[in-house]
Amino acid sequence: MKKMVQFGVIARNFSNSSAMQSAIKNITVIGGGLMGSGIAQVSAQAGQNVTLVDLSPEVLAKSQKSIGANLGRVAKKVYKDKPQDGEKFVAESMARIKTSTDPAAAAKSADLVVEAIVENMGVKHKLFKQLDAVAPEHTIFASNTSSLSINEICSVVKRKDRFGGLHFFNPVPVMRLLEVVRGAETSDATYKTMMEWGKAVGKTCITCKDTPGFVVNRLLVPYICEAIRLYERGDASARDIDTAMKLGAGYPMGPLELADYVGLDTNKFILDGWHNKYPDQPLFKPIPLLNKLVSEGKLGVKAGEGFYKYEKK
Ligand SMILES: CCCCCCCCCCCCCC(=O)CC(=O)SCCNC(=O)CCNC(=O)[C@H](O)C(C)(C)COP(=O)(O)OP(=O)(O)OC[C@H]1O[C@@H](n2cnc3c(N)ncnc32)[C@H](O)[C@@H]1OP(=O)(O)O
Ligand SMILES: NC(=O)C1=CN([C@@H]2O[C@H](COP(=O)(O)OP(=O)(O)OC[C@H]3O[C@@H](n4cnc5c(N)ncnc54)[C@H](O)[C@@H]3O)[C@@H](O)[C@H]2O)C=CC1
Repeated sequence: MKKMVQFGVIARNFSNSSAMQSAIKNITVIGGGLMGSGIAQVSAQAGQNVTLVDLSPEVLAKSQKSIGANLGRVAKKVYKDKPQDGEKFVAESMARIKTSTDPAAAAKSADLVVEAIVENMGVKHKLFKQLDAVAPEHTIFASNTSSLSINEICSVVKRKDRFGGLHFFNPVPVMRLLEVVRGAETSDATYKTMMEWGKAVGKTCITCKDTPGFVVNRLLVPYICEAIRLYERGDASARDIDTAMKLGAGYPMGPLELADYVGLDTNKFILDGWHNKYPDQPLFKPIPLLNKLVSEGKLGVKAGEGFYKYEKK
């Protein structure tokens, strides 16, 4: 049953992508980590020309490898009875993805830039300021931020009407939702193009205001924080907390598994940012155990250890 549901999701995403059209043809994704590689993949499999940018050539090499493997998983399902078509689909999608270590150069040919770099306002400001000076007039900028304000991120650019949030979910090729965030100055035309592009890459889009955590993370962050505090107090084991939420509430992953999957460094960036902004909100108070794990380099699945241990990829 589970397999059938997953297959349905992937197949539906893919066929939607092929059927929909978008005004956006050339997309630059900045940040080649967990999210950027997924965004590059779904864009390429929907027929877009993608430039994937990261400061690190090693990250780009790793991303290309994982995109190839994940396209293979999609092809296996969509082209179950036509393996040769599946191979062609993988090869053609991969051929649409170029890589670069130069964000400014990559933005010059983009209709849409999606930023998926570290969750830090200063670093995002520096990047967008640089891109705003070189990108064509018509280029739309979007951030995949989990928790930062779109209005605050776009405060450094001139093109505030051509700026919005495109918030994907992890793993991008599997999760069907896209939160489309309208900033205070996002124009109707930009909003419409972002919605159409989201559909073209196979996602179901919802519209969000620029409020902390938009919809999903406003609900998810307190839930994960409370799970960590429960564990930190010794009220239940990590395994029992995760089992409880999977079997008792029907979640596909428990909260601590999910925190490891998202990355504990990303979790910490989010929590610290919200705590600084809302110091009186007890839900966002720092969690000593989270700080300890991050300081020890135990960042979750990507580091081989977080709340649990994982085989390193
Ligand atoms: C810790 C401190 C807390 C501080 C507070 C901060 C809290 C922060 C929370 C939010 C942080 C920011 C996150 C964010 O902004 C938004 C998010 O993304 S939230 C995360 C949303 N994602 C989920 O909730 C994931 C839930 N999990 C699942 O849906 C499943 O477990 C999952 C699909 C990941 C894996 O399924 P599973 O059955 O367990 O494993 P399989 O490996 O068998 O996969 C199933 C199926 O799917 C295919 N597949 C998996 N990954 C990919 C991929 N990348 N590409 C293509 N296909 C993929 C796989 O092949 C399987 O297919 P089969 O046909 O069934 O073999
Ligand atoms: N991890 C998750 O589950 C989700 C994360 N997000 C958001 O997506 C963004 C990225 O998160 P992840 O992919 O998890 O992070 P990640 O750490 O996996 O990847 C970030 C990448 O950005 C690169 N980078 C940093 N500064 C750069 C710059 N100036 N130019 C080019 N590349 C740069 C890094 O080398 C790294 O490879 C964050 O804003 C995060 O909040 C959104 C949804 C889910």
